[in-house]
Amino acid sequence: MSRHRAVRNLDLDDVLDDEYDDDYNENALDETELSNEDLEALDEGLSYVYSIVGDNCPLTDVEIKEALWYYYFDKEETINWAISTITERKAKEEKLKAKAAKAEAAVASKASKVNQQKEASQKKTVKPIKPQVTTHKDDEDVEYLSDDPNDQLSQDMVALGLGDINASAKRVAQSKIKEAGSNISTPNGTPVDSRASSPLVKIHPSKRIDVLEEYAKRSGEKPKLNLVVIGHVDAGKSTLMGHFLYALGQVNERTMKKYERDSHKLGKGSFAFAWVLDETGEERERGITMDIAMNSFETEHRKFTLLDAPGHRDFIPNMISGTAQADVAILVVDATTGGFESGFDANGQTKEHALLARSLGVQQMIIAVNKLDVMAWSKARFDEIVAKLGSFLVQAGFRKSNLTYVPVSGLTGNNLIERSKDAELLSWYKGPCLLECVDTFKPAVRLLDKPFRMGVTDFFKGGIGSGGGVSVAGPIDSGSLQIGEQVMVVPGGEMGIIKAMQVNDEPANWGAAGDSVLMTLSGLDIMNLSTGCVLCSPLHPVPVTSSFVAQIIVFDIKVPITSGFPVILHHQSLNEPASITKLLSTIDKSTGEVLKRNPRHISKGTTATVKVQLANRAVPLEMFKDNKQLGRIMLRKGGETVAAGVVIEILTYGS
Ligand SMILES: Nc1nc2c(ncn2[C@@H]2O[C@H](COP(=O)(O)OP(=O)(O)OP(=O)(O)O)[C@@H](O)[C@H]2O)c(=O)[nH]1
Repeated sequence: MSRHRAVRNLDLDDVLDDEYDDDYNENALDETELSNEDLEALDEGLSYVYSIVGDNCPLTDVEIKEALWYYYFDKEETINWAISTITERKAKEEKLKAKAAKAEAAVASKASKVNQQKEASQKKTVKPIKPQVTTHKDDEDVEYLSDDPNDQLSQDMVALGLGDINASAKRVAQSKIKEAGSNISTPNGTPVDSRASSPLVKIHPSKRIDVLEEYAKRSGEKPKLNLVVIGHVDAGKSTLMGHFLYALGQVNERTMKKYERDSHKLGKGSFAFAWVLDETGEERERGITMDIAMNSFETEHRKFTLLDAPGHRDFIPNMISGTAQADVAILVVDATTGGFESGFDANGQTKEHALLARSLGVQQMIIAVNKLDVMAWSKARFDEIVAKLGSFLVQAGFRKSNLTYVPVSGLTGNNLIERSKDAELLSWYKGPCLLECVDTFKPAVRLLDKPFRMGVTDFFKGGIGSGGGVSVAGPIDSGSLQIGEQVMVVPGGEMGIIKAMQVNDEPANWGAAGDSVLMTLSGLDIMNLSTGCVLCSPLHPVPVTSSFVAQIIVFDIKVPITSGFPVILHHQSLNEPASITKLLSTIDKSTGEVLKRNPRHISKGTTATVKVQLANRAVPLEMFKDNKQLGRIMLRKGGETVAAGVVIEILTYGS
């Protein structure tokens, strides 16, 4: 059972969001598991809260108790939470009331107009208008305007504040969008690029897929998770996962024999399993992973896309781009004498990878304590690593209950897909093997209700199979899409129409948040694509900005940050030169209160709001409150991660 609750201010808990737990009642407060002392504290806290906020407060006992539990029975914290929650709810209610009143007024005025028209039509006879019919060669390229009330265009129009409209009015509305161009704003005030006004390619209702319905059908299937494998260089990540995939039957005997033979010839026999994932000649010759390697596997209850990240510090940008796509992680640590220590010290990547993963939204992690075969399966060594790493990971923002430690050997295969039969290990470890741990990761909550966004991780000329067009790969961060729909490339605003798709390597007609997609687009020039650009819904484009305010957590840096501090901004697969141009405030990370305005410098461990200015060009990113996936940033300098954070305000809009 863990303590959690919606948090008022944007603090560390927001930055390191609680997206899984919202859907997980198993983590909620369960009073049957509490001690008498805790129950007493809960009751006392409840009475205290009511004595302050009054008996008529709109919060339920359960909510207040959960807040008390979350704040470790801290009454003042709970009162603060209660007051801000009540205020928020009241504001929401007022907003809804105002909206309802507006809608009522609109209905009344519409009714009076209809009456006036009726009266007028009774006075004169109207000549029937012959409908205009346009024929098109390619049905899929037709700008189709349907009467279907569930039609996406209707929904998009509503979202644009143009109200719901019937089929004939849609043409008018479309031309309105065209005329209005960049004057139109999305509900959150983000200007819509005028190029978004190009007519949408619509799909005939008979061909349109109800993605939400299809997605709901998936709930009977195994949940899909993106799993990243991280850790210090040579910790054994590729060997561990290569052996794991082989043991699961993902690599056939002949291929494995070939890897063994060929790696021996190169004098790198111990890397045979790593070759399952390290596929390029350079990676195999050097014996290091350089780029993210992707694979997939299934367990009894889950389907995984595996992302094997490079451990070497030179390739951290690739590690960040892979981890930005991940829901869960395996952190591999080398248990050998000196091996763990070199990964765990200030220059090692064990700590840096763990911090980056947490800052990029990973909440659940398995820690594979690897190479224990070299340490004769020593319990003392395992315990020592768990103790040292455990306290660091909790400080880094991981919940203890979301961390699982498992002793393994990637080389011998011990405790990977079957519980160990090794007497030395069995004498003290009776827990699950790696496969069992992986199978119990909680499913991720997907941003299905948000507009479509997909960060481009790869692209090439030519279509899936043999057709023409341009193919684009990446993970869907939010929303959904289907064949026949139009997508916009940001920055640039170019449009493309989806002609073919693969989801997780299988042919598909639609994809949704959490899916890894490869799609072929027509009508798009490959010159307009780059790794790190974002595909989005043309009616809800991603903001493009060269300046924004971020709330950051400063990592373990030697020199404090001052204004003008140059950095490399990492956002999904993008990395761009930028600088921290203004230090706005330092913040108390537990209360969210401003500690100091306009500080002269910020040092390690500080939470602060800063203004970031891109050096060369505007980039697509979103505010964290609008899209958690696209609202996270990393700041690095001289090969070190300086800070991680979230975008809280976009200052300029570019294209
Ligand atoms: N004895 C022993 N050696 C291992 C084990 N796992 C990996 N190794 C060895 O450690 C070396 C590095 O393994 P890799 O799998 O390439 O390590 P990595 O973490 O993927 O390396 P990078 O991706 O380059 O960071 C290889 O020589 C492996 O054979 C293990 O469990 N026991």
